[in-house]
Amino acid sequence: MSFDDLSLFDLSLLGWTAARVSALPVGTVPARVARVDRGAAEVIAADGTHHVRYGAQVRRAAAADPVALPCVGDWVALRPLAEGRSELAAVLPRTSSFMRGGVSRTSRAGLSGDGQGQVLAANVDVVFVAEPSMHATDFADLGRIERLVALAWESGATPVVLLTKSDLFENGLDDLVSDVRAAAPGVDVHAVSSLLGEGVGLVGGYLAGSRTAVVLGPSGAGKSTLVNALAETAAMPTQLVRAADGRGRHTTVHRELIPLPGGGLVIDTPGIRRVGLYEMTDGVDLVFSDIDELSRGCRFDDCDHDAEPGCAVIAALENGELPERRLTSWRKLQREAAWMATRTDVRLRKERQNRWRQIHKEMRRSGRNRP
Ligand SMILES: Nc1nc2c(ncn2[C@@H]2O[C@H](COP(=O)(O)OP(=O)(O)OP(=O)(O)O)[C@@H](O)[C@H]2O)c(=O)[nH]1
Ligand SMILES: [Zn+2]
Repeated sequence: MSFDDLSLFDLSLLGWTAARVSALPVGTVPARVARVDRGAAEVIAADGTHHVRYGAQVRRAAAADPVALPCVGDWVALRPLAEGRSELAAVLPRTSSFMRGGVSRTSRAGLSGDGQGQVLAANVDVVFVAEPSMHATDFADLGRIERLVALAWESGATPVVLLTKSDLFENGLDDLVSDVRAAAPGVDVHAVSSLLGEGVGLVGGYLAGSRTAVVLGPSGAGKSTLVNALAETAAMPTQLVRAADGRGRHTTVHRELIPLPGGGLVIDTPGIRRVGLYEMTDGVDLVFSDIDELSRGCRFDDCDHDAEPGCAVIAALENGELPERRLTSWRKLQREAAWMATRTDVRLRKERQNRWRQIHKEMRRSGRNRP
């Protein structure tokens, strides 16, 4: 199924609810954002898809605060213009939002006003936290699960933890699941194997009633494989035809709001995939090894590469060796990392992980859980 098959479709299939009607300005119709470009968005309205520019009011609001920029998942108001065109006249109030760096609108204390408040996805109902039960030679990372679950709650959506690739974990899966349950109290935890199709139907059940989901998790967690498995649970003839001429895939690549044949939608964007995965400064340093390298030449060990004398990073910036964009993203990630680090009680997490490591050691010794 793709949006193109759904001309004149029921907006409730996209998650529209009567509760949103009152937010709609007079003379506008509702639409949902499937993708954003610079200053324009691809939206789906009851009469099909439109490529629409932002109206003056939206542009003004976004200039004052980037949070006001339309993003994937937003419900927006379309106002008809001349010649059958429309403009994106307003962004309707969001029921949940994912901010870059995981900082939500309400609690971005130290970060407000610095232009970092970009929203990556809106109106998400369910957040699947995908953590591989086995990742290379490592087991599930409880700390990462905790962090992403916290982020999900923060956004206003409901988290569900999925221990992916459960087929790689033959014995002791129940122990793992109960340990994860303990790390994420009040959150549903399921083992899933997209490869064998185990648990996939259960995951799809969370999307009943045309709910919208995102899948968070590290690279290789099996996010794409899971979304593909969900998309195949009830493959429609049209999709098979499309797949044959390659257009089915095309649609998925271009639209970041993906309707599933069994009902419900998944928002999948590169930004959303990376949300919350940079926590530790270690991670930031790894991604920015060039800046890390340069900073060894700074006069001060704790140089912020801001206005300090003898800063090698600023020097590299001035002689063109380091692109300004690099330093800007580094600053942003530093702030995100600092913010994230305050979120979790590090000591508590270490203790949990040590306990878990101990369990694994014993499992390995007794020869269990060899993938
Ligand atoms: N054994 C097993 N392998 C799986 C399963 N799901 C995914 N994989 C494999 O794991 C690898 C990574 O899967 P992806 O779906 O690309 O992972 P991803 O989370 O989308 O990764 P990124 O695109 O890097 O974010 C692929 O080689 C998949 O075939 C599973 O249920 N069992
Ligand atoms: Zn410096």
